[in-house]
Amino acid sequence: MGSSAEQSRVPPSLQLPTSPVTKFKIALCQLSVTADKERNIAHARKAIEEAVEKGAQLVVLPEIWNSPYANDSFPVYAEDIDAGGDASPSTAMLSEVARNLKVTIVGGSIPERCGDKLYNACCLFGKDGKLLAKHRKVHLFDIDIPGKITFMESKTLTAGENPTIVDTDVGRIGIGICYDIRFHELAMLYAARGAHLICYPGAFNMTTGPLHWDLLQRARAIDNQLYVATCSPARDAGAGYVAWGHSTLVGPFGEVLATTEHDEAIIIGEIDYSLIELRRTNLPLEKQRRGDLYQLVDVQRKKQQETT
Ligand SMILES: O=C(O)CCC(=O)C(=O)O
Repeated sequence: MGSSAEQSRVPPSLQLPTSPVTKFKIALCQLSVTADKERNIAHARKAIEEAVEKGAQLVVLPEIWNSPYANDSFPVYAEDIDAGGDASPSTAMLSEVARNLKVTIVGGSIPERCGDKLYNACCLFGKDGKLLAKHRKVHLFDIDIPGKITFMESKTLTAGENPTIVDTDVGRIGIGICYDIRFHELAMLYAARGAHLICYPGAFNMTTGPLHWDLLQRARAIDNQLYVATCSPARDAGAGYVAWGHSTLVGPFGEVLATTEHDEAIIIGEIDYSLIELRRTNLPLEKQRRGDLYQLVDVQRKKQQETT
C-alpha cells in the first residue's frame, strides 16, 4: 500500500460483508402525520406492529414523522435523543417496539435538540432495542424555486457531521435523510464501506417529487449496485409542506421492487442480498472503474489515519 492518503481512497474492488440474513422482508411505513405528537407516536407504533405481523424484519419510517414538517414546528417538537426516556418519547417508543417485537427499525427522522442546536435525526434500533446509530442529516434542504417551493432548513437546523453506516441483523445499512439522496458521493462512500442497503427517510414535494424522487433512488441503486429504500410521509394536501409520498424499494439492478402512491400505506418488499453479488458479476463496475482518472476520497478515514 502507498501513503495513508492513498489508503483512504475507495479500494478498486469492494468486499461485501456477510449479513446475518440475506433474504428478508422490509416494510416502508408511509404514515400520515398530524400536529398531535402523541397521536403520531401511537400511530407509528401501530404501523410497526402491523408491519411485523406482515413478516417484516426491517421497518423504515418517514422523515419527520412525529411533527409537521415546518421550521416553526421543529423547535416545538424536538426531543433530546441522547437524554432518552421522557426527554425523547418518540425514540423510547421505537426502542421498546424493536425490543418487544425483535425487529430492526430505521426510525425515520425527528427533530432533535442537543444543547442549543436542532438537527433532523434518524435513529436506527437493533432488534434488542439498542440504539445502533443516529444519523443527523448532513445536507440541509435549502432550496429556492421561485413560485414553486422555497424551504430553508438552515433557518432552524444544523447539519450533521458524519456519514452513518452500521452493521445490523439485516445487513450493513447506510443512512441518509431526504436531501442527502442528492449527493451521490455519500452513497458511493457507503458502498465503498460495504453497505448492502441505503435507507433514505425522505419527504420530497410536489415540485421535485414527480421529476426527481424515483430517478434519484434508482440512480443511487444502479450506481452502487445495492438496495435503496425510501420512506415518505403520506400526502396531506392541506399541510404547509405537501409531501410527494411514493415510498419505494429499489434493487441493485435499478428495479423498483415495491412502491406506492401518496396515501398512507405499509409497503412490503423482498430483499435478497445475493442479487447484489449477481449484479456486480453481471456488470463488474468496480473492476472497470478508472482509478487512474478519478477517485473517491473517504475524508473521515483519511483523517483517522492521519491521527493514528
Ligand atoms: O431534494 C428535494 O427536492 C426535497 C428534499 C427535502 O424535502 C428534504 O430534504 O426534506
